Amino acid sequence: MAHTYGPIFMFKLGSKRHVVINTPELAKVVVRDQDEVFSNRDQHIAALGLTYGGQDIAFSNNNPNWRKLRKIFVREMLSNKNLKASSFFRRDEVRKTVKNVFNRIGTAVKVHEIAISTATNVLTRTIWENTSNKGVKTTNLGAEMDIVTSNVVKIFGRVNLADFFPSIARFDLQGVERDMKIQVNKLDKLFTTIIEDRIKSNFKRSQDEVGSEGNKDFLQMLLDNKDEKDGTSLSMIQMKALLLDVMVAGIETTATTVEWAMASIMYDQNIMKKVQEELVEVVGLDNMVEESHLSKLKYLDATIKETLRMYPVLPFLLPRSPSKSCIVGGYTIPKGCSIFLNIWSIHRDPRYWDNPLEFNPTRFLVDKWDYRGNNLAYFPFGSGRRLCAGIPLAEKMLMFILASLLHSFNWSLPMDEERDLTQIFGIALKKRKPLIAIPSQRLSDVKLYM
Ligand code: HEM
Repeated sequence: MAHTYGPIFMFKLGSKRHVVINTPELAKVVVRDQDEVFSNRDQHIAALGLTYGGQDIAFSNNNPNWRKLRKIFVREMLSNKNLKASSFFRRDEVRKTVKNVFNRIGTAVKVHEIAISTATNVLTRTIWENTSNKGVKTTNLGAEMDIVTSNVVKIFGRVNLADFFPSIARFDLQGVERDMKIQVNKLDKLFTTIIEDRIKSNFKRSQDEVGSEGNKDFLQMLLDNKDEKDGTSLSMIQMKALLLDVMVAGIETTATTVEWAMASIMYDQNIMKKVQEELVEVVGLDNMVEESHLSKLKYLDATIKETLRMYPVLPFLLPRSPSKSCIVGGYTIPKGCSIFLNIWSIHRDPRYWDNPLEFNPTRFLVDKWDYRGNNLAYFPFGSGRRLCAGIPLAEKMLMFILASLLHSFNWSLPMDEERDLTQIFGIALKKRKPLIAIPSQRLSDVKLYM
């Protein structure tokens, strides 16, 4: 479409206009030159249903509430100090995954499933580790969360005619609003129980005792902000909306990227060899991967960056909407329309990428690329005011999970399995055929897996 229709095109579905931006030059006009104007979200019905009417970070418009939540999340919850403090949960959960895969050696496993459960467990523990520590009933919480979040992502992917014909929205003909409500009610119940349990147990002990080694989990940080008297206090709804963002924005994105990376590496033995050689050099065959190794794994980092170039999990980012009419590329963009930044196409623009269809991690071995959207030929996490709020955690999870799977095991395809990199486009870019792979033991000391 980008080749046929040029750098920018508009189409109308029902009464709603949609604008697609296909070049780094025009993306710059949106996320740099006019970032403020374009920093509202296109709030479709499913998103509003999920986020208590847009009271979260991801689907809120640019308003004081959004700025407050984003600030708490980025500066406090994901501060370097807190990321360091929560490293134990990531280590523990990644180790459990390795043990689990070890028990399935020689059998076919679905890589996306392994990645989903690891990401879910890491995030749930980062959010409310201390709840489960103190004996509050959290049995099967991770599993329940897993089911609900995957249902939410499915509902998100459904085309809802009511988004294009607002006059029929109240009839909810396709049941999107109804189905989302069912999932949200389940999530709401889970979050309410967890928050109320924590409030009760906080009464019973002094604040010094909260958290392992004095560290606070996300929930405790939110509760501390809840009672601030300086205008930054949070309502119960805002807290739940933020916790929900972490789960919905963090799990599927991470798992899908792990699956694309594993497929790209497994399908090219040369790349697999380089990744594993680097792991031997940095980690050693008599060790398991630790987070302290990750910054030294330059080739793996380049491979993940190349994965996100070719298979950006949100190929159009999260759609934005201009707060007033404005001009982009000489065209008038009406207030309130839906803006899609087509990074799938930008990441394959031959003016910026040599052999853009070739999977080649070495192009990222030079330093000029990062995940913060500074170079608009590459911005898989977005750019500007609405840049992904979870980058530091996402980066750690991706590196840790992939390094551990590739260091601890050799991977092969089942006999009848063909290489398949076909993509399904939706709000998320999914692999058409789930990657199925057979792990075998790579480290000679079995004790390392226990
Ligand atoms: C591979 C992993 C991930 C990718 C590729 C990714 C990508 C993105 C993208 C493209 C956006 C929209 C940016 C824009 O509209 O300009 C976004 C938004 C967001 N992401 Fe991520 N994300 C990932 C993981 C995470 C994780 C782990 C978390 C939380 C722990 C997270 C939290 C968020 C939030 C809260 C937003 C909304 C930001 C806002 O609207 O202000 N993401 N992400």
